[in-house]
Amino acid sequence: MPLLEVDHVVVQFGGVTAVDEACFAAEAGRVTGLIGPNGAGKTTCFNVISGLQKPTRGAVRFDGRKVTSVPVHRRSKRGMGRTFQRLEAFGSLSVRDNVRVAADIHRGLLGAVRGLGSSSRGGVDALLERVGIAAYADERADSIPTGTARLLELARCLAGDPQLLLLDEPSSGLDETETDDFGDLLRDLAAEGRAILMVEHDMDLVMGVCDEIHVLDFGSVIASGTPQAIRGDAAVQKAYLGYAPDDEHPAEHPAEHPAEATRTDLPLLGDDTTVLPAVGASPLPGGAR
Ligand SMILES: Nc1ncnc2c1ncn2[C@@H]1O[C@H](COP(=O)(O)OP(=O)(O)OP(=O)(O)O)[C@@H](O)[C@H]1O
Repeated sequence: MPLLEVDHVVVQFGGVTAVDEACFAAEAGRVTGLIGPNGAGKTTCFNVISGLQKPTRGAVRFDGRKVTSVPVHRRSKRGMGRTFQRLEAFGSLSVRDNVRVAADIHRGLLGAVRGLGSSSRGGVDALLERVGIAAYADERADSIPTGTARLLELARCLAGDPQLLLLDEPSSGLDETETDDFGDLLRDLAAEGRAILMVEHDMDLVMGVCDEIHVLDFGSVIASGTPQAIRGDAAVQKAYLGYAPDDEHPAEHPAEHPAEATRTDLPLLGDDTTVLPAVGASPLPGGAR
């Protein structure tokens, strides 16, 4: 049984259907990618999973139990950890203290008073070391580079020792070497038995580390599979380009969805019509609409 199950979730904002009968899962011990063009509904799905957004319909199950109506903090207590696209750290605190506070919040006030848990300096420093930002331990969080701040977010999240890690664009701001190290870290975290669900626009990273990928388009899951399968999926290619590469006369096909008309300015990736790059090729652009 998957650790996380998203079951026919629908989210409507007025007349906008942001998530449309989405079904997907994330399993312990695996890195799962959630990708799709801008506005596809990825962040809304994360909000539903973590409890920030109540779905119009559908259910979220975590560790076999329905959590659709469970508040955010209780989901966190049960083992869900999340990082955000926007950075959440306390700017005036040091990097180390940010992680210490996150650990203390997770243990609860009583645990902190009794000195329970692992938010000792040694434990916090080990986390900083693990995510590769130990050199910044004494820096103020508002003075560190964006990529480092993303890793701080991850360290704060790991301070709660989550079973499920929800990572929203975790690699933005990281350089190539940092991204490679980050990919290795994700694999290690999954190997410990955690489930990782990641929204990410860097296709090299997604294709390189994910065991399984779910692709959202206009709120619906249009494909699920291994990186290999997703790379060759015609529906995925159409979602990103507006037409499938084997479509001989794309211009003759009117957009099936009004928003597709705005996708024609997507940059093509090289001279051929391969949409999803092979591992090692350039990152796929976010898929602007
Ligand atoms: N609070 C809201 N009120 C109204 N519409 C919203 C709200 N939040 C999201 N939407 C709309 O829902 C759709 C899905 O948005 P969402 O942010 O989930 O997509 P996304 O895939 O995360 O996009 P991106 O890659 O740009 O972050 C979009 O059309 C967006 O404009």
